[in-house]
Amino acid sequence: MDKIVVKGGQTLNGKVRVEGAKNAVLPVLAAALLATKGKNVIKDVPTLADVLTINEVLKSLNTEVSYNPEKNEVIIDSQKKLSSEAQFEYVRKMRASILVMGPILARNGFARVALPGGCAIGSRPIDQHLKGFEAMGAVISFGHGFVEATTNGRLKGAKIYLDVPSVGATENIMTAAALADGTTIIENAAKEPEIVDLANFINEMGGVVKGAGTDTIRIEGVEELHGTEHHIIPDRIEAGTFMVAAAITKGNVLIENAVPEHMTALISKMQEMGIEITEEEQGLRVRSEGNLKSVDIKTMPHPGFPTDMQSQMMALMMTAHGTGIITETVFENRFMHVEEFRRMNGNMKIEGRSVIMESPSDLQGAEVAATDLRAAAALIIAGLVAEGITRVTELYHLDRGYVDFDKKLAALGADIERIGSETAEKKVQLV
Ligand SMILES: CC(=O)N[C@H]1[C@@H](OP(=O)(O)OP(=O)(O)OC[C@H]2O[C@@H](n3ccc(=O)[nH]c3=O)[C@H](O)[C@@H]2O)O[C@H](CO)[C@@H](O)[C@@H]1O
Ligand SMILES: C=C(OP(=O)(O)O)C(=O)O
Repeated sequence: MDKIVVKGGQTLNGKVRVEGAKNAVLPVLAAALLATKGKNVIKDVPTLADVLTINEVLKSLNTEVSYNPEKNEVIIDSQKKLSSEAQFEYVRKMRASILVMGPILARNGFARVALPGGCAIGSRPIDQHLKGFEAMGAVISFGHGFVEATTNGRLKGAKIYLDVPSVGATENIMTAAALADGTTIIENAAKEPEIVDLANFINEMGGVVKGAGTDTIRIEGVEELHGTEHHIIPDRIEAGTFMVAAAITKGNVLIENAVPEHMTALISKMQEMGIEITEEEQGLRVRSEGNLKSVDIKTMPHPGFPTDMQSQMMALMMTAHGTGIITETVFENRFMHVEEFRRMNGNMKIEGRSVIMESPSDLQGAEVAATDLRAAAALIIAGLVAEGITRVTELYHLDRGYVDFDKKLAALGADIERIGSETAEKKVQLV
């Protein structure tokens, strides 16, 4: 089992470049299935485990996928008849595999996808995805761990109000509606930048999507979509993670490629804590000096504070001064990292959907386990300032969403190393 070993106490300085966004590339690669003429060329694809997984899903559906990690490029040829079934082995590994359901249903009139079930951050139902397909004329059924959707002929455009502004449901409905007969209107749609990226991609393929980025999205169905070339937007969560890493070490780091408009809530919270954030031509500069102030944070759908930055901010808040409250409203159980922070002497308690923090904590290095992908990054970040050595395991979570996280931190000056199982114990003794 791989471990990341980090010794606290180094200040981060320099610059780091943000990759293409995981949460944009996954829906875009799934949506590439919609093209029946020509190939899709997707650029700025990050070399993540989740990208390998979605590529495997696409291949299993009878598409040709050629992946060039050196060029950060994936080429997809989905012109042959698609198969209709996404297997449990993929959906289990990565929940976003459910995003192939809309495209398959739109093209084949039938889709069968393994039920995703719960995961490390709580129960994640897909009722809003299915409600959308049903409104467009699909019949939904369940059996043997699968969900099936069937239509008689083309899906029909419909008006759909989402009970929650679900990112995945908005994406699945957008792709299904792209080839439907007539116009679909999604109300209370998710407004994340990744939704806008997906809408742009569908439009580049010849589709007609308007209003993405607002809470009403209008999709006029077309008969056919064609391959195109598309660049993935920068990863605002990776950018935010490095911003927090810079701030916690009292460093001075330029986050190249970060898009400030995608990160307003995070930037203003970090400024409220006393961190200096300035826009430069190449990205965002983060500088931190002196004592940080504790703040209150509540996660919300975009443009609110992102749940995917909650655990990293919790790490930062452990070094601030005063009482702070972090409230998670997006996922029902995204506090698994609290126990791990406590192993590092983090002073906090869970009360319902909130964590009350009395800071600063006297952070101490410890053996900790990543509980989800953002928690993995957050524990490493806490390790950057903890006294002594922190060892983080369960790194398969980290690899889902971060490219070379340890190497990028090391290049900024962190004392960090990733070691494989066979040499792990030996090397740890040397650190
Ligand atoms: C691959 C990807 O893009 N993942 C992101 C996406 O996940 P994902 O698309 O799964 O997240 P959703 O926006 O769908 O989920 C938000 C909330 O809505 C609930 N819900 C969702 C669908 C549904 O049919 N019914 C329902 O009740 C969920 O349980 C959750 O409480 O958005 C999340 C919220 O910003 C992020 O944390 C994830 O990183
Ligand atoms: C929760 C996340 O991703 P996913 O929806 O892919 O599990 C995340 O990126 O933090």
